Amino acid sequence: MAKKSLDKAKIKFLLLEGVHQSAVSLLENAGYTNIEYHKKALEGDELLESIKDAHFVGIRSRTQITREVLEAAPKLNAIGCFCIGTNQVDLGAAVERGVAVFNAPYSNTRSVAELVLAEAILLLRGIAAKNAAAHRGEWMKTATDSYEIRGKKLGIIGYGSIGMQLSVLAEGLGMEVMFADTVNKLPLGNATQVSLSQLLTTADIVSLHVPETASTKNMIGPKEFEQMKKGSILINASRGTVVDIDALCDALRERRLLGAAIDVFPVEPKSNSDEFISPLREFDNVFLTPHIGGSTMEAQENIGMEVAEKLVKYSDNGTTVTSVNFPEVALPSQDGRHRLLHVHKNVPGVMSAINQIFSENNINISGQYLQTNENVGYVVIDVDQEYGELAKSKLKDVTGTLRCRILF
Ligand SMILES: NC(=O)c1ccc[n+]([C@@H]2O[C@H](COP(=O)([O-])OP(=O)(O)OC[C@H]3O[C@@H](n4cnc5c(N)ncnc54)[C@H](O)[C@@H]3O)[C@@H](O)[C@H]2O)c1
Ligand SMILES: O=C(O)[C@H](O)COP(=O)(O)O
Repeated sequence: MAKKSLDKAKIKFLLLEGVHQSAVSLLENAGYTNIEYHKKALEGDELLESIKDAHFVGIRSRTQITREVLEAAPKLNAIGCFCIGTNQVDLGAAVERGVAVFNAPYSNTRSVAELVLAEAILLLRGIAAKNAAAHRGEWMKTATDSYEIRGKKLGIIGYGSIGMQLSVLAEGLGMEVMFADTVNKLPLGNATQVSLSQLLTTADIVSLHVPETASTKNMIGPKEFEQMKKGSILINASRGTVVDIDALCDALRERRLLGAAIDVFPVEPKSNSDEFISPLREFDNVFLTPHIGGSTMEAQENIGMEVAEKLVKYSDNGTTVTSVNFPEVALPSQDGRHRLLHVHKNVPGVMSAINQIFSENNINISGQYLQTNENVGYVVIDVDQEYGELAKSKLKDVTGTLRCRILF
């Protein structure tokens, strides 16, 4: 590997929210030893102070990387979300500043699907309520409103990685699976794609697996609860904004639902020492879990390695494969060469201006890798002689430049 323009020991990684130690080990083995590690999420001044000199930051779902936070982090090259969701990051503001964002799109999929299936089985048997009653000394031995999962209809809203995994596992237990998605999806097994209202009116269990977006905000509200079958179950392990909690409380009070399992909430405690406040606490027939759908030892260890590796690859050689906001470029290592990364607005004229600078200065380009998306162009240029001063003085001034960095 060529020597980096910035000594690895000077490259600061800020890791928050107790990301798994597998991430720390991977970074250290790759030579990155300047790691500031926090078990909790940071916010406000504490976050601004820690991120101001960070080159990379690793977070989970709690830390909010807003435009203001990005503005306070002039050295930041990339954000690693050690989870699936990236809604906690202002992706637009990140790309405008040339900050790449990575996540772990698959590593906790199975953990979420297993939890949902377990909850579905237990809710159909009324276990949440029976368990709560037993803890109070009550004995609820009855078969009333207790059902097998076999033959029940599962409605999955959002047939992505988790929805599909759940679909396969549920069919293995003899369930009939239907799903609703804004995109036409190839059904796995015997699952069928239906409209949202068809799903709500026919499913015994409705499980949500959509991302947090404007279109999913409160997508299950009073109207949708009205449509749901009497005696059905709602499970939400996606994002807290997707379900209107007051409407859910009404449906539970009116006994229209047999039960519910909620893992994510519109407002979640900032740390394990803060009280969990929710109107749902009054219902024995509701499983309330502290956003742990993806929190298994297996998932967290894999996520730690997966995201840390993506950050290392980006830092070591500029590779952006699987970035959620950047054009994807897969790059070979180039010993004996010098490499420059240029992120720019995807507007006409930028590439010709860059190439003109190299040609006017008689510098041979030995490799050039360009990818663009709708808004941004990312070009990696390998040359066989140093061009540090040139890059500093001229390339950064090319109109449309978002970020320009000499890698090695
Ligand atoms: N509880 C947890 O700990 C936990 C763990 C992992 C993921 N999650 C959440 O689960 C979400 C889903 O994860 P995934 O990996 O399956 O994501 P994914 O991107 O693979 O799938 C999401 C699916 O939802 C669909 N969708 C988007 N908007 C929709 C809408 N309005 N109506 C219907 N379908 C819509 C998409 O087309 C896609 O098929 C994540 O975004 C994350 O927020 C939570
Ligand atoms: O998006 C995700 O993967 C989940 O919400 C898990 O988030 P966490 O890492 O904060 O548990």
